[in-house]
Amino acid sequence: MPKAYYIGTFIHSLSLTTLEIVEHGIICVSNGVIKSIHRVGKDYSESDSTLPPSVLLQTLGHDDSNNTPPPTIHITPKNHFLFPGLIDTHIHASQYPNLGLFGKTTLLDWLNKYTFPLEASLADPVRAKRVYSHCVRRSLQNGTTTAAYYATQSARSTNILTDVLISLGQRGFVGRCAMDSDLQPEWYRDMSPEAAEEDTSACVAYCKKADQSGRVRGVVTPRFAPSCTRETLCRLGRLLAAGEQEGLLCQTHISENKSEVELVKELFPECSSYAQVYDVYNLLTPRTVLAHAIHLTEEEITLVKSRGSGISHCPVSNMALGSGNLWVRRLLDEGVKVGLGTDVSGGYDVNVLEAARMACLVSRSVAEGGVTEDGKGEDSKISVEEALWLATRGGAEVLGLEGKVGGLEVGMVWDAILVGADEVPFDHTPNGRGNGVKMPTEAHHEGKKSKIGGKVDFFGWESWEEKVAKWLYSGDDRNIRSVWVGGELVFQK
Ligand SMILES: Nc1nc2[nH]cnc2c(=O)[nH]1
Ligand SMILES: [Zn+2]
Repeated sequence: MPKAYYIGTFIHSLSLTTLEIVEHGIICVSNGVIKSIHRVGKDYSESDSTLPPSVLLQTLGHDDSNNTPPPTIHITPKNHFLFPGLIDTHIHASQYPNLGLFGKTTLLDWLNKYTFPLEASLADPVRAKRVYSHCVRRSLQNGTTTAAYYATQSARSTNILTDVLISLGQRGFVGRCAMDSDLQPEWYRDMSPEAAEEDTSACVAYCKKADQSGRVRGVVTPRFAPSCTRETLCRLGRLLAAGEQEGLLCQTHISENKSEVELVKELFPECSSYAQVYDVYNLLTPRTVLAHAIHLTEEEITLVKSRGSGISHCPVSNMALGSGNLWVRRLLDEGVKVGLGTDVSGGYDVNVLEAARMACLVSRSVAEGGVTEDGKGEDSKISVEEALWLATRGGAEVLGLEGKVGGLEVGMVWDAILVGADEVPFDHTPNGRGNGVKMPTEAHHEGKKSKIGGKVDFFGWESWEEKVAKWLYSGDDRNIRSVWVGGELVFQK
């Protein structure tokens, strides 16, 4: 891979509450890894796009005397910025065809009515390939560079998802759903704990063999406690421990819905809580991703924190299935790792940005507009900066990829997106916004074709902070212009 220089504006999270906005930057990427970052005073974007590369390279000190292949140079156009790729910590690729289909169901009847029949149908490999390819393409197109996927109970179908990820270039984790309890329909379950363990191992091994680069990895996936017998949970806990050295992850669901919590109490009366069920079977580890976690008690949060497990916050799904509102600030304050999940198709959108803005809105609902006795006050609100941190750095932490993806830093891989929006032609007044600002020009109203389209309109007076906020709240796949994973261009408009 030749060296690549990315020149223009880049933005990423420095901390939970701070975005770094570098208007004029140069990022050098070699073999898919960020080698250097220059924060320069000169604007190389747009108007300088004709700057001869040789001049630019001299400025950067690039040595082309020893026959190194010429680098590629990418100059971000006006109103565009580079951003770390989005990270989806929880998505069911197998449920993609059911996006938006949930009627008035809630979790337990939704699983039986909509989800299990669809997932079971993907035992047909032709169907599985079609569904997975479509889902992964859509995910990439929306700027997701890393995703933690659930496939189905079928090992064969799960391995097809692995193949699709490898061929489309997304970084990802692939989990076969282990589910052998007799609460599962007889036509969609593992036949025994032995089979559940064997098929899980086989899928993890398949990833290892098919992708030696480690970009696509298997993940131990007990669907959720009610789907699994004690014996299966025990076997999966052992498998997870055996994979500790190589960083094998575990993913599952927890405390999503109140009826589910009650069901777990009935099924595992010997355990003091839902979190304890996983803990007893050694499934609560620093490499465990717990989806939802809405109804965890204070004691459970303390347990999850002490085990170092991470939470995938899935606000779109939580709203759609009426599961409840996660009080995410409490988890952040307790120091629990938190990332975002689309939870397709409990969630109706494959776009992590939808999860990020919904995280903001749900947090405002939790805050209920003021300080309340239970402590869910103003401070519960999640800001734009925090939502974007959850969508990138937070997700990386949850998936054990911190230091590798989620930010734009020397040593991190180039998993990045180019975000852009059109500027509405505007008659500017000397003082910019407000007083005297005229409406968009006639030419614009007459349908002058926009380059990008989409719902994000920049009027030319916004600060970069405001542009980012507009993107968060109104952006969609139309604003994602390019997507790179490990330095490779995997999607471009
Ligand atoms: N949202 C969601 N929750 C679950 N709990 C067990 N399985 C599922 C699933 O497929 N989606
Ligand atoms: Zn889920």
